[in-house]
Amino acid sequence: MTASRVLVLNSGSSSVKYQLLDMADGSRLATGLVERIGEETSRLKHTDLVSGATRERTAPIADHGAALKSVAEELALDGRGLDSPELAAIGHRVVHGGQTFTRPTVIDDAVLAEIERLVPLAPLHNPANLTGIRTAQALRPDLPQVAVFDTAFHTTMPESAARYAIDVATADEHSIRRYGFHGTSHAYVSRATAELLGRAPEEVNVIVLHLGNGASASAVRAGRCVDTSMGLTPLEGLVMGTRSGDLDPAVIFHLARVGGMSTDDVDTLLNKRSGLIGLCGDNDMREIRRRIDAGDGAAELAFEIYVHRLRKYVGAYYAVLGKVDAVAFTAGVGENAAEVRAAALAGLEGMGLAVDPALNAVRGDGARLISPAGSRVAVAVVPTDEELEIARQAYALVGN
Ligand SMILES: Nc1ncnc2c1ncn2[C@@H]1O[C@H](COP(=O)(O)OP(=O)(O)O)[C@@H](O)[C@H]1O
Ligand SMILES: CC(=O)OP(=O)(O)O
Ligand SMILES: [Mg+2]
Repeated sequence: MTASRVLVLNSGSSSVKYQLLDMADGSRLATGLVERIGEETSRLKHTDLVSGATRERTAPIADHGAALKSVAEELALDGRGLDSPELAAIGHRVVHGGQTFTRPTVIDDAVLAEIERLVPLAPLHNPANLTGIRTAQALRPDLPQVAVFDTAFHTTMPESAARYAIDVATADEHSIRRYGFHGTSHAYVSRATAELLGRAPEEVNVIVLHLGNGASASAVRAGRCVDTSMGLTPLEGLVMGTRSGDLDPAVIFHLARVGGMSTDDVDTLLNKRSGLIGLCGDNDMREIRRRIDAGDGAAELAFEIYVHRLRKYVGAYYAVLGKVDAVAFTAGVGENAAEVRAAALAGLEGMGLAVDPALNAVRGDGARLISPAGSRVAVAVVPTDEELEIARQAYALVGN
């Protein structure tokens, strides 16, 4: 029997999303989510995609190691446990790969040590990734584990985009530069957009707008990233569900000196109590739209601030690229919130950008154009698939 299955683990700071895929035919066998890890009310939702059966359990899950053990139990209940000889690899999303990792990498002790060294640059994400990897290694020591880095796609950015304008020696001493994140998604979506246009990735320039709970924009020229909105950490750039995105760094000094806040207080404020939730108390775009429809002014202002920032990045990346073939919307908000897509590009006909209201209103699963026929720049909704991309990259590296 040839081993052709890949288990993909996408570990967030307090959650793990996972999928089991068979790369022989690209089919998905199982998918699931563990949420609220480290809390009393952790929840695991598992779906066997072959039988369609779904199971849920709510019980404390202490850390990402315990989470992976629970996932292994669920897979075993379907008869597809981690001991299966059909498993070829486990693919891990690793958020911060620094300047070291520019491509998917088979994990050994040296790779683990480097991911560990990068923890200060991603304190919420890399420790969770490490725990997931170590647990997976303990469960299947013989199996190749592959790390796929969020930062990898962005390592092609020129120094003019990657460097902050601060003292060079200080920046270099502390590895301070713009790394960018969601790279697996930006890579997948920019390629899928070229495919939708019937062109090769090398022939097109694309602005990708990844709008999930975390959100980032990227400028992709001929298949290579030339700028992206997240920086040293996933805090810079767009307005997000709970993160502020861009602000004057002096806000931080002011909160410390005048507001008496500690570094950790400010960190929590900007990462967890800002963005949409800080502006109006909700971070889910569905709820914000519902409140706007009910005449809620705070929700409307939050929406306007979110969209204003997005427009600024579209304009900036248009200028960075010079010639733009497509703007692609992706992730939870980008794929579902037609109002965000319409508002972000409204009034930009002079730049060749327009959204057709009828096409924009169509709900669908696949990649689709929403610009009027004959538009100079294509506007598209392109569903992202980080798990498939991670599985492909892992399998390409270790599959037979
Ligand atoms: N039908 C929808 N309409 C509008 N927004 C949606 C819809 N479904 C999901 N979203 C938005 O997508 C977000 C989640 O996006 P997702 O890409 O899954 O995020 P993450 O991977 O960061 O958890 C939700 O917080 C919500 O704001
Ligand atoms: C890096 C990052 O922001 O990831 P997420 O959107 O999953 O929080
Ligand atoms: Mg995401």
